[in-house]
Amino acid sequence: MTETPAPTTEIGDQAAYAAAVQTAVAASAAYYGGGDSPLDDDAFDRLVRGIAAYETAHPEHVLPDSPTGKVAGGAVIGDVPHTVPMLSLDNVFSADELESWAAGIARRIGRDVGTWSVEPKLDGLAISARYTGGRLARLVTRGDGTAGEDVSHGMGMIAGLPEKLAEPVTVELRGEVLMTREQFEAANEARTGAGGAAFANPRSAAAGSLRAKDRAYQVEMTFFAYGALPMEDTDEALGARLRELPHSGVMELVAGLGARTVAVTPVAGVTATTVEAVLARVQEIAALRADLDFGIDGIVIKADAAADQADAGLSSRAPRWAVAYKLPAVEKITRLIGVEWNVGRTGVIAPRAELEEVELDGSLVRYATLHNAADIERRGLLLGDHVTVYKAGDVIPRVEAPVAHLRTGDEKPIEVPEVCPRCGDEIDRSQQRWRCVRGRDCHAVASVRYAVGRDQLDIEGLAGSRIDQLVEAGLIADFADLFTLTHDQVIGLERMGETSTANLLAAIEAAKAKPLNKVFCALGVRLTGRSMSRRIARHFGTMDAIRAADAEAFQEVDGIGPERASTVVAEVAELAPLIDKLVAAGVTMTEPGAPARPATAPEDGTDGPDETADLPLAGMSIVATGAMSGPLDGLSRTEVNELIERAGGRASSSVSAKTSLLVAGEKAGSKRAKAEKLGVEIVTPEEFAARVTAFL
Ligand SMILES: NC(=O)c1ccc[n+]([C@@H]2O[C@H](COP(=O)([O-])OP(=O)(O)OC[C@H]3O[C@@H](n4cnc5c(N)ncnc54)[C@H](O)[C@@H]3O)[C@@H](O)[C@H]2O)c1
Ligand SMILES: [Zn+2]
Repeated sequence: MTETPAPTTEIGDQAAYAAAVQTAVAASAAYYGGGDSPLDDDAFDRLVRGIAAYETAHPEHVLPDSPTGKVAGGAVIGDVPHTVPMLSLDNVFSADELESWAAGIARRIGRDVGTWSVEPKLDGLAISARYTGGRLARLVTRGDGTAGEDVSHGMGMIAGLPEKLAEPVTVELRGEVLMTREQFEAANEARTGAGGAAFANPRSAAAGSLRAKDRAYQVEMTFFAYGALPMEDTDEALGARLRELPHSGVMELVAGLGARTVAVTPVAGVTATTVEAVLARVQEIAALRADLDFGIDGIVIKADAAADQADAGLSSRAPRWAVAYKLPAVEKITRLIGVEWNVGRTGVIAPRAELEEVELDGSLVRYATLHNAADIERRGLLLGDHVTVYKAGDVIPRVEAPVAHLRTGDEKPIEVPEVCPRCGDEIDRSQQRWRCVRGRDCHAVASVRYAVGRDQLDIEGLAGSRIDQLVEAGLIADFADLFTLTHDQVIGLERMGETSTANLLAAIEAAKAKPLNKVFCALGVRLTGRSMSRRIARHFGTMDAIRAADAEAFQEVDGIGPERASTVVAEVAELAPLIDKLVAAGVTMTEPGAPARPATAPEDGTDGPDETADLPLAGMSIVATGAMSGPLDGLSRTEVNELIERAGGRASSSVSAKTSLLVAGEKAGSKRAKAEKLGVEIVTPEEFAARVTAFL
């Protein structure tokens, strides 16, 4: 869905060209053969575009091995000829490209295409399944399109490809073999259990498993049909139907025979009569992608009617009556540069991968989940490894596997923590998910320690070890419980005398008088620290007003943009039971000197000194619009807003007289016009990036 020209690998001379061809062929061999390609798909496509560009400029240098113009340059070519070639698909990347593609067919066949079929582009490998008299007789890979490998040994491992059809017909089904998420996890478990290396992704797991003959373990795969053709012995009537039915009709027939089609998934094939309706379905499928349990890498659009297909014909590489609308890559190869261990609210200790930044499905990814320590071990990950990373939609990005043959020898083992990284106590390793032995108390101890710190409630005499004691004795679970501690409870603790008890209780009592900003800060709301708590308290005046405020009201506080605002609102809501306890205990819920009223308009200039004052965007209200480019290329609106907030500004979504700056990318449209009218400063994404380089 981008309009920018596709990036290309530069190839300067004949030697570089020869090397590029060799790299592409080796990558393809791994890709189609089930090995780990050293290139992700974007990198491969860049390379092939570079090869093609070089060949256009130097036709005399073209090597016979070149992958350009072929169905699958580098794939293992088998010895089973295909009756009808198994082709590739041409690609489009935007609505405009789809429209001109559709117009191109209309020109070619001399009429508009009346009906389109729209279905997901399954991310597996193509297979031909030949049935004789209703029995599955032979499985053949695509190979180079004219001949493939016999992989009949895979029969029985593929769900959706029955050994016997509902009718005793002779027919060739074509479709995609893939692994669902669950099948992939199971295959990896079986494979690593047998001492093998983890598969990099479901696609290569399917390719590798289908080709492997003598494997010590069983794996399961899934088939989805996307076509059917008559064979030599197919009876006349069926042959005629297959030749005359529209694609959608063929798919119904195939489903009726008992083979699986995408009709049973949330992304069933549909027909559409206009390009607009096609595009609407493209958007729907794209939106469903992240929730599917199998991979798709685009949407295939086909002329539905048999006559339209016949008239459009084929090129040597792809049919002219079908095209793939490509979706952004959801899997990339990048480097694992660090592993952090975080402790959740319930004490679960989970590793998180720190990655060399990579763009995935339209956003920049720097962190990904690693699940647990056993998972790191099972996948054989090392620090410094190239790894495949997956992310689609709102799914949390995850590290799939190392690309082991890209190792340099400088990779290091991943260190696992000896003790709980938050409280220093022991780790319970009896299950795959490690936990701090303190469980929820680990969080309690950490949050109480924070709450009583100097910048919050500043309760003297409440050392960390004392908090441990109180939590362990079950006397407190959060810092509100401090305010209801009794003399007897405290003096009952080890190493507690009369005087220290009295001092501690007095210090706790005194903390009740701390102003709202300290109390709010003590709550430990994410994305708010000392100065932000001060601003919030001063702006709203009372805890009631804070609790009543919605995200929009929070955005009137200097330095709070939409992202931070919604986080704060959610956190305050989540902390309701704790706040209620504090209110009941008589803790101060007002800010002296602040107007005790719900927020209305921004109060310019009422803020005291704060930490954001010397950030580059301090005091500025900024709107970003249009497509980001340059260093900001690929950032989502949320990420741009976060960037603005990091740099001290306030991100806003609409242009008004209060707007200080408009960051206008391509297609800025109405916001740009409005900003011009109001005389608001307008900068390009590149100019803006230059002002905030330190925060990128
Ligand atoms: N990473 C690597 O090293 C590497 C190497 C080679 C190829 N590749 C990737 O493979 C792609 C090109 O490969 P290709 O030519 O095999 O195929 P393709 O992905 O361009 O499209 C053709 C294939 O789509 C499949 N398909 C899925 N759903 C379909 C449907 N509903 N109808 C019809 N066909 C459907 C069929 O198997 C068909 O063969 C590129 O995206 C490239 O990045 C990557
Ligand atoms: Zn702990």
